[in-house]
Amino acid sequence: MSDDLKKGLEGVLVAESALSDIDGDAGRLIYRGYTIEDLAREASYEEVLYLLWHGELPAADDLETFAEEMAGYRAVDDGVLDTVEELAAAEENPMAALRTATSMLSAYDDAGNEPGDREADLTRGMRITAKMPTIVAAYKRLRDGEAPVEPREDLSHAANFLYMLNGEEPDDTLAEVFDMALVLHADHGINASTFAAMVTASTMSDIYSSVTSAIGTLKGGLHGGANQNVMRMLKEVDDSEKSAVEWVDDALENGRRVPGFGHRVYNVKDPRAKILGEKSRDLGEAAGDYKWFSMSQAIEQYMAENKDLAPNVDFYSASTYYQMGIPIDLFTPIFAMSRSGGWIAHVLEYQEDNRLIRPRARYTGPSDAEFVPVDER
Ligand SMILES: CC(=O)SCCNC(=O)CCNC(=O)[C@H](O)C(C)(C)COP(=O)(O)OP(=O)(O)OC[C@H]1O[C@@H](n2cnc3c(N)ncnc32)[C@H](O)[C@@H]1OP(=O)(O)O
Ligand SMILES: O=C([O-])CC(=O)C(=O)O
Repeated sequence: MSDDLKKGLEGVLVAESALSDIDGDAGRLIYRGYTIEDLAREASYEEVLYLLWHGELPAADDLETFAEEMAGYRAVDDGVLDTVEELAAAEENPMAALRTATSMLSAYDDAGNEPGDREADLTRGMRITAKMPTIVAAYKRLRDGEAPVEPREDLSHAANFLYMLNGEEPDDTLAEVFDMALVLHADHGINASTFAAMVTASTMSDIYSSVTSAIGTLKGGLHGGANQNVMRMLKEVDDSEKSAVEWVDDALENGRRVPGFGHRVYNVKDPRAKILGEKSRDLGEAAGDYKWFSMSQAIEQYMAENKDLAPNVDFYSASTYYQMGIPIDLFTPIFAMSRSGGWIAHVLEYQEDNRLIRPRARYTGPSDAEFVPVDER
């Protein structure tokens, strides 16, 4: 492979960005200069959205106005809910259902869908981010044979999602853990799904198309889909006769990858995995059952000692969400609900100085094939 071919675009700079930065050797992540630890501890998801979209932390009254406006956009039109019902009845994969329903939202947006107007795109972005949780919760309830729960405007973004999912208000601890998980997943440089959103936007397509591209990209097991795979692995270990270490050892022997480990940018433990690991432990402690946390810790230690690989964000979010009673196949839609903030921020930022994204491949096919008409082949 020649030096100019960057398989997987590793290390390639494609844009300037003031949104988030990762120091992969130090295990440090910042959003607009603020450390992820400070934001996880101090800021709500709504505050982080404001920070990403408007460039600074909001003053208290700006935050109130912003959160109120977003809460007002939570309801989803019946036409979209009818489709969600059909998708749930067909047992469509929830990420695919979210992709389809989010795409459909554009038909009902009275801000239209014309690209190139930053203010209109911000409104559309708020609407998309406000409505995605309503779609995910409605899908889950319809799949379970229950009626969707209408969103409430008096609850935070995080608490309202858990309320719509379960039909009852979450306690403060669960709402706080979920809000923190949304903060942790909101942005992460030019990851694959964000890049997909930017590629779509760079053609001067619309923001709904960008977010739809991104949802489809986040779905894969090498990216956001890993959080579901982590929990399926933990359950498989639990159902087996083997210890976690034996199970992982066998998996590696068979050439399998261990979900939730490794990262294109981090060479050390992902700072978000540290925070989520503590939450997973706390939830285990509250339930008087450390099973999932202990199993995860054993795998982490084994992977560090034998593969020199550390957990990424998906590793401990899995047992955190599971212990909150969230169905496994909703883990990735929840990631999408949060990352929509980053996708929209990057699209808006890139379009300030847009250039079509169009890389090239080194051609390896024949160059002088002689065409033979079909009836002579
Ligand atoms: C939100 C997110 O998207 S975070 C990532 C979520 N994805 C996962 O957790 C899936 C598991 N992880 C992986 O597949 C990878 O680590 C990725 C896709 C995240 C990063 O991949 P890349 O940067 O392309 O690294 P690459 O695939 O070249 O791996 C480097 C080496 O580490 C190994 N490796 C990387 N991750 C793992 C893993 N999870 N389990 C076992 N081995 C691994 C590879 O086999 C490779 O070894 P080799 O050089 O001997 O062939
Ligand atoms: O940055 C990446 O490559 C993957 C990602 O989205 C994340 O870790 O949050």
